[in-house]
Amino acid sequence: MTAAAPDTGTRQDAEAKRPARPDGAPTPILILTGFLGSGKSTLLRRLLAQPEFAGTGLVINEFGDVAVDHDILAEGRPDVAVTSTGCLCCTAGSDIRVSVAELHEAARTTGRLPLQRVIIETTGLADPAPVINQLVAGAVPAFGLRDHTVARHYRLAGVVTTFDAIHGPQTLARHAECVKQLAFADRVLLTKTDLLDTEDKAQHLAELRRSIARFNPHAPIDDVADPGFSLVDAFAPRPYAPTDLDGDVQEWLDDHGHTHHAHHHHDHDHHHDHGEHDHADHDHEHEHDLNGINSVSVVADRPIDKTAFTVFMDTVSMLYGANMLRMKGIIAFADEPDHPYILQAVQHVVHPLARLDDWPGEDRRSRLVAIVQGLDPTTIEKLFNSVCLRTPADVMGASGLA
Ligand SMILES: Nc1nc2c(ncn2[C@@H]2O[C@H](COP(=O)(O)OP(=O)(O)OP(=O)(O)O)[C@@H](O)[C@H]2O)c(=O)[nH]1
Repeated sequence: MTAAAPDTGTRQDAEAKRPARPDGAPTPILILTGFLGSGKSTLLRRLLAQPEFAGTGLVINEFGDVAVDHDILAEGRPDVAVTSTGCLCCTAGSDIRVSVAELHEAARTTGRLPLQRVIIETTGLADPAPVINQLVAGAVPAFGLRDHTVARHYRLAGVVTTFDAIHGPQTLARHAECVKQLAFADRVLLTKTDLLDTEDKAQHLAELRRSIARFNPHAPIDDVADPGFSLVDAFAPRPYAPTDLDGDVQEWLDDHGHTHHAHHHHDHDHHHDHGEHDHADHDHEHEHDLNGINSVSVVADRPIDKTAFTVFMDTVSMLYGANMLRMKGIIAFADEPDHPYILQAVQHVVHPLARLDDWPGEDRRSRLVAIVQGLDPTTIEKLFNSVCLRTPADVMGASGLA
């Protein structure tokens, strides 16, 4: 990323050339990656609550058209944030510079430049290679003005990967993305160690560290539950050079460098339900093999009966737990519609619903996103519709009593 921006003499040009920080140093970008449900957003919330992280800009990747993460994260306070929606695995692979440039522009127009740091949270299924490629100097040439803005004002300063102590080992065995997320890390953070059985915890932790080291022998591994663990330290900007990393890392980067500007093909379905009777499917073609992974989004216009929702979740967990990579949502229950609940489930583990004091935004509809593997995603949608969205009149009608 060395070529100079064309000098058209516009204000935008001048802005692109203005140093982002008083000392002229580029703003550090840290990538936060880690498999689905491994605790990225939880860490971000914790981090943004600390005064040391004032002046942070956030790029959050979401998939599908139902913004759930954004609302769940709303308790945190980034100085400025952009949410880039895409599909499950793209992580705006071709567009991360666009997102960073948008963030820069949003920070500029609201008087928040210079940002102290930018954190990019990838989706849980992201291959980090294309994102990294666009942010390390010289890997992918800069073309437009936005590319030059990013190259001039920002530098990649670390890749932090969360690794789930409960699901991580199984995920490593099944998902290449998890391997790559570990391999590219220069810091690995072990999450959910508080959920490990206390009896053989020490042995389990030692095994976890050995599994991680097989794929990344260099990155320090921290336990986020350790009283001595410091987020400030984990997210401290440092030089990040993929050439320092072992194994296939360089090869993966080269692959993406070559294909970056090739036509991007998508070949999987996203199923979205915009309300009870309004179903819409969107097809994308995609070049990655997603191994039968698919997502479904469900939106309910009216509050849901709590018992019906419990039946729905019990059924999902019992029948489809093995297929359910991730589920999250914000739910309005009929008996207290002003206090939404946050739903979080990772594979078989359904976390206790968390009650919010208020709705994080204008949208007061229940929204739920599920990522499934080896299961027709409409199964979840149909189950939800039939268990949670049926009115007493529907039931009476179906039973012939109406
Ligand atoms: N007990 C415990 N729960 C955790 C920990 N980290 C995350 N969780 C829970 O795990 C669930 C998923 O956490 P998130 O932070 O949303 O995970 P994520 O990586 O952002 O998920 P995706 O964005 O879907 O990939 C939530 O219910 C969290 O409360 C941890 O260290 N301990």
